[in-house]
Amino acid sequence: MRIVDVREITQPIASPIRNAYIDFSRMTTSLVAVVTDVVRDGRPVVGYGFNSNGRYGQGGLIRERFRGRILEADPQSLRDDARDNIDPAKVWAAMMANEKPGGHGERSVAVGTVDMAVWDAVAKIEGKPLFRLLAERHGREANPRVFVYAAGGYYYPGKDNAALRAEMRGYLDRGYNVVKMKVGGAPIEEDRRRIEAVLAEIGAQARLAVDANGRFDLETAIAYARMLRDYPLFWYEEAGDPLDYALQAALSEFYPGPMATGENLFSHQDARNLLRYGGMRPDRDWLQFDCALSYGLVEYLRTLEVLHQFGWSPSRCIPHGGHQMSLMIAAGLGLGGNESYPDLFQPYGGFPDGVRVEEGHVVMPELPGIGFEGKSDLIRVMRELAP
Ligand SMILES: O=C([O-])CC(=O)C(=O)O
Ligand SMILES: [Mg+2]
Repeated sequence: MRIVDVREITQPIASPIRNAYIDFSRMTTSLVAVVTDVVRDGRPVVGYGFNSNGRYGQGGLIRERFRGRILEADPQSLRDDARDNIDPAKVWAAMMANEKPGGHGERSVAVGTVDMAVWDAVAKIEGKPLFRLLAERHGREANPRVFVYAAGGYYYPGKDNAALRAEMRGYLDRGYNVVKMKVGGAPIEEDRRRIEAVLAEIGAQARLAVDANGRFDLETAIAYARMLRDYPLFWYEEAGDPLDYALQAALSEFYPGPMATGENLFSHQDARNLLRYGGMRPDRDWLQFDCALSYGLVEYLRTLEVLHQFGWSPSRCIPHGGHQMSLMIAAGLGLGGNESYPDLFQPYGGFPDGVRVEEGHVVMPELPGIGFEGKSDLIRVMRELAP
């Protein structure tokens, strides 16, 4: 049993949207296939992965460093002998050979993307959904019903508050009961009007979260906190720079409501610093670490261990990224839910065909692996890379 190839192709996921920091006009993702020599149902098992939006495709790093380290490793050294499978932690260690600590940068995206494909293959080799495999290995009860919220509310040319309201109405019509919009990309009074427009639209049917994408300095973050606390928001996300833990800590004095951050932290060490120094409150705040950007599930398990040490429940995690991998982790390991982008980043984001959002939840079907085979537009592009 061995990994015989690791393939990567960088694909566009461009759209005309903009948050407070970047536009997505040239956004890309790396699509990866990990090809094994294991045969199931008459065909070789192939695991697939991709990185989530916000960071660009990582073809250079994957091809120059990580692919070769996996393919050159002694296949025996990557095996999970106890289970007659591939061991994701050993593949991870092979990828990270000769990598110094720190400087996580985009290396964590490259490794996270390959790691997703490895877990997909491992669960397919066991012939079960990844969420069931994870629950079994961690002695937990799986819960395939997962909370999801609709992320959108971007800025884009010509978008007025009527269009913003219509967008949010569309999410409610599709079964969501928490929606998210961007702030910080317009003057504060204009953002206030945008928020009031959305709150008027959603009424008591849903809650609203807002996301500043790390745009604010301390003064602006506080000014927004004072404005936002007039409203019963679901959360105030990523006010300041992701590594500015002192800003995050100071903000809790000005914002008693829930806050969320972590999508731009890429390792368990960064996550630990956030919990040590960021003043995050385990009774109300949310952690958004996204395994596809942060060294994958092998590393995310270390991050969950850090949470445990600091007295945080995994149910305070609602990862960034809107991909099925985090849905699997949520269903298998008891996270609080997952992000979803109903209208963006297709075909990568979203759910298997036929999965409907009801009262803000989806139920994951019993598909082997991560379940990409259940999403016809996605598996089509995946099979073009490796059938
Ligand atoms: O706009 C982005 O970069 C995505 C983002 O922050 C989110 O989904 O929370
Ligand atoms: Mg965000």
